[in-house]
Amino acid sequence: MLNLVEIRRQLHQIPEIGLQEFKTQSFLLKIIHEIIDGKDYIELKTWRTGILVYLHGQAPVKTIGWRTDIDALPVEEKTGLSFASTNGCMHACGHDIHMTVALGLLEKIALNQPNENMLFLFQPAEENEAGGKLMYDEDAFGEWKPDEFYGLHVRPDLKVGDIATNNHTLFAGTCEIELTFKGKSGHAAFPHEANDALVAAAYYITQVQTIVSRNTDPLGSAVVTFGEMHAGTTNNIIAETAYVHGTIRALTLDVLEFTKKRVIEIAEGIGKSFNVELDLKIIQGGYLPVENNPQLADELMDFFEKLPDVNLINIDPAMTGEDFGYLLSKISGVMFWLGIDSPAALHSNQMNPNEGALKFAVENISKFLEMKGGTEH
Ligand SMILES: CC(=O)N[C@@H](CCC[C@H](N)C(=O)O)C(=O)O
Repeated sequence: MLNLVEIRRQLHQIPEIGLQEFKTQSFLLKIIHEIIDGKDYIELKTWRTGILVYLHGQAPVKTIGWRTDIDALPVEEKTGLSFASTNGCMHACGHDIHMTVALGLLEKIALNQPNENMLFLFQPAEENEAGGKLMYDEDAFGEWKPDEFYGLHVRPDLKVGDIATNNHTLFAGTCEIELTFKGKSGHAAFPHEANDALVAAAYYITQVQTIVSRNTDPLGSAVVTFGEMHAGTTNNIIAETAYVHGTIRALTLDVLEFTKKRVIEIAEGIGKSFNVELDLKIIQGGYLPVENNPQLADELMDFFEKLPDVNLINIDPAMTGEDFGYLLSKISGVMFWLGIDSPAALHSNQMNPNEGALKFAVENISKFLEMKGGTEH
């Protein structure tokens, strides 16, 4: 039996940014080979840093998919744990837990040949390059494309034992914004001879706050957040350029499009009023709203409701994004939250899951996958 805690800690120490998950891929492949060794009904292939493991069913009518993401974030870890990462990246979004759960599920499911075909996807680049969309669009699945797709995301404010989802929208759709204002540099003492890009950016950041408060329907749910800003070099030089980097989110594509339009219009307005040039990029990527399939979600929720160890929660949508939304726009399926009881939030440098979630998840989710794949025994 896999030592889940040990595996999670080892993965935690080799966090890598999307599409650069080379060490992670080798580590996963080693364990996967051990699991599937001698089982002729299981095949494996890789796609860039991703891995696909396919179990041929005995009498398949469909293919059931389980997806985990494998990439990390550019976060300097500050947990103080003995197994903390030291390479400037961190599994601050819990993908080390996701991967370990997927390995634990694969180990259990692979013990007996299922009736249905089953696919385990270890997907790169959830955080940055929408690896799910890249894989789908490049036909990485080929003949192994699932008919139903399932996956989870850890959630710090829920307890170990909690599984939370709904039968509609679970996560928002998101877009990334990169905007550079270009003015004219000069001496701090002669502002009239320069054109200050930093001041233009400051007005922009303030004005975009009015999109959610004044433009979008209050019942429509949108977020505009700029998390990064760089401008200037020192106190007495007027900044020639100012760079801002943000994300916009909404629960429907209509609201997302409207929010995007206002982000662009306000940038153009600032450009005119401050006479600065703009270099504006909006990257939609593939972070569509995560829409659970209503029938499959009802089935999954009914199943977990009946398991004595699971506290099933019917939960409202959250404004987090996920490229699983793209895969679910092509293939019916369900995503759900898994409680990990961490005092620190997702993306925090102190995110610290309760590892008890690993055993709980593998024991209970494997029952669901056994039911779906027809390996109940
Ligand atoms: C669950 C989670 O935290 N997901 C990320 C996904 C990133 C999407 C993309 N890079 C963006 O910022 O729009 C999130 O930030 O919600």
